[in-house]
Amino acid sequence: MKSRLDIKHMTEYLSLIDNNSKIPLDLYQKYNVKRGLRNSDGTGVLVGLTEIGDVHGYIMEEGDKIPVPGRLRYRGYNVEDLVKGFQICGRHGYEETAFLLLFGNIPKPQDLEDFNIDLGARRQLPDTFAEDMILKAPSSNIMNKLARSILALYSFDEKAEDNSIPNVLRQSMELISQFPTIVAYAFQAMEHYFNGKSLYIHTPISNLSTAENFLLMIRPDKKFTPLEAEVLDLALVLHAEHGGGNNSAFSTHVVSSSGTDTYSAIAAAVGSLKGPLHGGAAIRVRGMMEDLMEQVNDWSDESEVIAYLEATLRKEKYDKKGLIYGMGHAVYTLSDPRAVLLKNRAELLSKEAGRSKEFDLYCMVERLSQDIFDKYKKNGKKICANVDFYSGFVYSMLDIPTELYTPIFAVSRIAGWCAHRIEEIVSGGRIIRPAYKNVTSSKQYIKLSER
Ligand SMILES: CC(=O)SCCNC(=O)CCNC(=O)[C@H](O)C(C)(C)COP(=O)(O)OP(=O)(O)OC[C@H]1O[C@@H](n2cnc3c(N)ncnc32)[C@H](O)[C@@H]1OP(=O)(O)O
Ligand SMILES: O=C([O-])CC(=O)C(=O)O
Repeated sequence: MKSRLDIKHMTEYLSLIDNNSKIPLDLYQKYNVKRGLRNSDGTGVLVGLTEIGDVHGYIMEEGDKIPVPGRLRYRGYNVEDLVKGFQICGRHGYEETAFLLLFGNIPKPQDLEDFNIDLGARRQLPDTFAEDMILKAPSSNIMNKLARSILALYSFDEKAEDNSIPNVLRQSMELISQFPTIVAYAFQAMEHYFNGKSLYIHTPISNLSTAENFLLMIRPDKKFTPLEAEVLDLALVLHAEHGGGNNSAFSTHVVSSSGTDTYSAIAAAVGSLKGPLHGGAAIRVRGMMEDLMEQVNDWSDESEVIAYLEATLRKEKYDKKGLIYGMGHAVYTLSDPRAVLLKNRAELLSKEAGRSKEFDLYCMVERLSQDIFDKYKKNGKKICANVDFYSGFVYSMLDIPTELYTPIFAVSRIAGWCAHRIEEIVSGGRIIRPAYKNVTSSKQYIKLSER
């Protein structure tokens, strides 16, 4: 039988969708609907309480939103202080951060040692998982493979449906430990089956950190330098959590609130993070910058860069969506503290790698985007570089391929998602169920033969 999805029928279907799925913008105003759960000044609608991440980008003064430099706290601790704390001692910080996010306190030395042992003991995937679940059905997209692997882990868990806190904590620890392994193996499968490279499946080592294990598993020769591991660890710390309102953490809250299992809730969060407006932006930034570097002849010529960015806003460049990726944020206005830290790192690494010219170009794009945005959007919104703007450039200097940028985000953010899932189970207690007003008129049913 002929498929109805041929050109003629597709055109008909599309015109039906066009007629029946477009809600006029003025109705949102009429019914005071907060699109995207945003108030008219761009601030988020308050929908929950959390003790985990605190994202601060503006202050409200007599009803006006005043932009301020960004600040991020994990469980009350300023993220910059955390970074300084472990970097001064020359130790990796991601595991300490995961402990803090899950349990609410910074770990004592013995707590951290025990926690590292617990994570280390769980890094390997269940027997035959890599062969049956990752290599047999590889994907050209690692986030897709990650989401499917999480759902597959359900089948290997005898207590998959048990939502008691001890069990959810056990599942959380396993997911935090195993995310790097799944992502690395999914990457190796992609390289082998889609890019014709040799297949490497390296076993994780229990006494190495998350960053070290990840680098070991993605490199054919398992080799990495202490500096590479330290930079990746920093990136993992900075991506670990961002409050309850970010799209993937909120997805975790929404899905968890229905009482479903851990694997379903975390797979939903991965699906959310993959989107180009969220963690998927890291990959788009690199794509956009590569496009810009190709099209702009003189990287130091501001007028050429301005022309490219203006054309981007007019939907004429790169993916033609009108967005300058890596710029703008729902909360931050003047700065994203994570982008500031990553930019510092990018500057140092680019000097060593002889890529200062490229770094200068990133800085120029950041600065000019802000000016162009003010000039063209005229909505009073301030945009700054977000965490995704410099992360890809930093990863490129660690020789980490673009396809891994967003999966690395997931390897880190799993800690925040698990903390939010636990918080939802302990403190939420109601299914999250907002309202949608129906704006169609009622219609009389007509028998098929009479239509
Ligand atoms: C980890 C993270 O998730 S960080 C964010 C990663 N995402 C990106 O970098 C993608 C590019 N940035 C964006 O799309 C946005 O800035 C977001 C999604 C991050 C935040 O958006 P919001 O705060 O909701 O801003 P909002 O969507 O209300 O935008 C207001 C206006 O600014 C525009 N805008 C916002 N950011 C950008 C941008 N980077 N480039 C072009 N236009 C932008 C919007 O298109 C919108 O224009 P319109 O009023 O003409 O429709
Ligand atoms: O907070 C947000 O909207 C996006 C996010 O997760 C982040 O910036 O890390």
